Amino acid sequence: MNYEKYKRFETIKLKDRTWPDKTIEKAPIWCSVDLRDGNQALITPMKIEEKVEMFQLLVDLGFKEIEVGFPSSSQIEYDFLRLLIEENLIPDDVTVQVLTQAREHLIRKTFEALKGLDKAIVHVYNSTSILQRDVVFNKDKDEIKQIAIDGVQLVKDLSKEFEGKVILEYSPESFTGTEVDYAMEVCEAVMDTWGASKDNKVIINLPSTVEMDTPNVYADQIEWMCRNFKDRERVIISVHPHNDRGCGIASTELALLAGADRVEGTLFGNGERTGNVDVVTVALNMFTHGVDPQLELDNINDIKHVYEKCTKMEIPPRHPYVGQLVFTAFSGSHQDAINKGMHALRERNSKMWEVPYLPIDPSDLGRQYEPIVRINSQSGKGGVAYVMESMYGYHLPKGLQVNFAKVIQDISEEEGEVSPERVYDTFIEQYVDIKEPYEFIKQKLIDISEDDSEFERKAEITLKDHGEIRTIVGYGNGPIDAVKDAFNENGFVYTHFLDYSEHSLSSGSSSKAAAYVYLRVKGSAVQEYGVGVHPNITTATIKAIISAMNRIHKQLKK
Ligand SMILES: CC(=O)SCCNC(=O)CCNC(=O)[C@H](O)C(C)(C)COP(=O)(O)OP(=O)(O)OC[C@H]1O[C@@H](n2cnc3c(N)ncnc32)[C@H](O)[C@@H]1OP(=O)(O)O
Ligand SMILES: CC(C)C(=O)C(=O)O
Repeated sequence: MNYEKYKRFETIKLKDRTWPDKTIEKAPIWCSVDLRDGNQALITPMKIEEKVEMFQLLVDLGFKEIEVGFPSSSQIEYDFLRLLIEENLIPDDVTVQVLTQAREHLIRKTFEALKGLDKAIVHVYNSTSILQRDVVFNKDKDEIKQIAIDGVQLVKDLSKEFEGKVILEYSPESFTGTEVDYAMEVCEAVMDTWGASKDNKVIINLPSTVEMDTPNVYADQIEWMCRNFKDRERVIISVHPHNDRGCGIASTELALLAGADRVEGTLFGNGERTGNVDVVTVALNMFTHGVDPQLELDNINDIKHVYEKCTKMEIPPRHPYVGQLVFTAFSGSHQDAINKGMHALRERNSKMWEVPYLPIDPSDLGRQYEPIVRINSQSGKGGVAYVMESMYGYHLPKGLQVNFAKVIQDISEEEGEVSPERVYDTFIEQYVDIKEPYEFIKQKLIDISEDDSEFERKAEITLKDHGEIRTIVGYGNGPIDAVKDAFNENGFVYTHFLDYSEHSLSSGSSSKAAAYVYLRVKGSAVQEYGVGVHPNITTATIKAIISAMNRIHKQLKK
């Protein structure tokens, strides 16, 4: 690849930069440009009804500044703004923003479209970069500055006739390719022309129209600008990052550290080429650091739905926070750690969210815990245990988790992802109440202790043994002992208990018990788990023993 055809970007010399030591402490002023930059980049731009739906979504999410389009560019853009005004769809606490090039006929048309509004942000831009000055405009620095001054002067003149309040926003478009001192010269000229002051601030938007370098370089440019305005009080510094190098979010965050007050971006990063900055991710990154993002993002699936419907774009499955797979762990060690983290959270009753591999609680976004763990051939015991416990209420003992995970892994190696239903069905089929060649029919436990000091039980178990019904009897100093004795003393293969546990499966009077036994054949390495489920715990245990015996029988036949 001929890398020599590209040249290094010229960085600015800012030796005493302060942004690396800062942290983001509060949300910026958000401005959505979904209906302008986002819309202008769509294969099929939004129709009026889609624009209205998107506008309403943005209002519901809490955006107080919304760029609604470029009304002088086309009839649909114009009509949409008129509809918002005439149908009274703009809430009092929301300011709409309109974009225009610094050209007389476009500015005049923009003001026509604004009629009837009590306030608006008029956003004027012209390109200032070295490259665009040369190849697009073929003008020198003074001539380019003059385009900005003339445009702003006209906005000022028309504002005087306008019945509402106009807030000026100016963008030296292609700022990242502009020398900072020249960008400053143009911005200062704009503000002087406007008569900017502390009480009449101008929004100076410093776009990364094309992302040209690493985010630290953009941060340096923003810090340089913040420091060098003649009067920082008369300016609101806005950033408008794009994502050409895939660093739009990082650039925005560093620009905020560098002193920006305001961020223009779109939901999920729609926009020209690789998109604008994704404001949802920037906001949720703040949220996960305990900073109020000042946007209502607690129903992210609904936001995704409206976004996809209006833009006809699809959000990829790995997109931060909203992607279909981002609260899903396939690999065993992740599943195990999530499982343990969720347990610890519940047990400790902690208010602080701390779960390995999950930087945010999915329920804060209206998403769910259930799909966190999905099972494929990379999954281990943790994931299988999580599915069985969280979805079906079975607390598998550790050894059984290992044993069962192997069964599931064999299936997933053949078939790919294994659904929770398939995990459950396999568990029942492999371990629970296995009926061949022994099938439980009924049981009676009799207390045969002669006085208080002795505790003896007699177990009578009726079962089908290779199709024949028989009743076996055993004795012990507890129910499980007596049951075990009945099997060991009546010609069945002789076993020892390696493990036993039980728990109730659901609360309330109709609850069932699950019993887990782990038996080892005397004098042999054969050992098997069995599980029994029944409202009566003793019956559940007997069924578990019979399941294990059946599994042992199968092993010994091999
Ligand atoms: C980075 C961004 O996203 S900026 C926003 C971009 N969005 C859009 O452009 C979408 C909507 N735009 C449009 O539909 C059209 O561009 C219109 C209707 C606004 C204008 O259409 P046209 O005048 O036919 O074309 P165009 O925008 O290419 O303008 C070209 C002329 O305007 C000049 N021009 C371009 N931008 C600006 C500007 N911001 N300020 C002043 N002059 C400008 C060009 O130098 C060129 O001049 P020339 O004809 O003397 O060479
Ligand atoms: C008009 C400006 C702000 C713009 O869209 C850009 O530079 O990307």
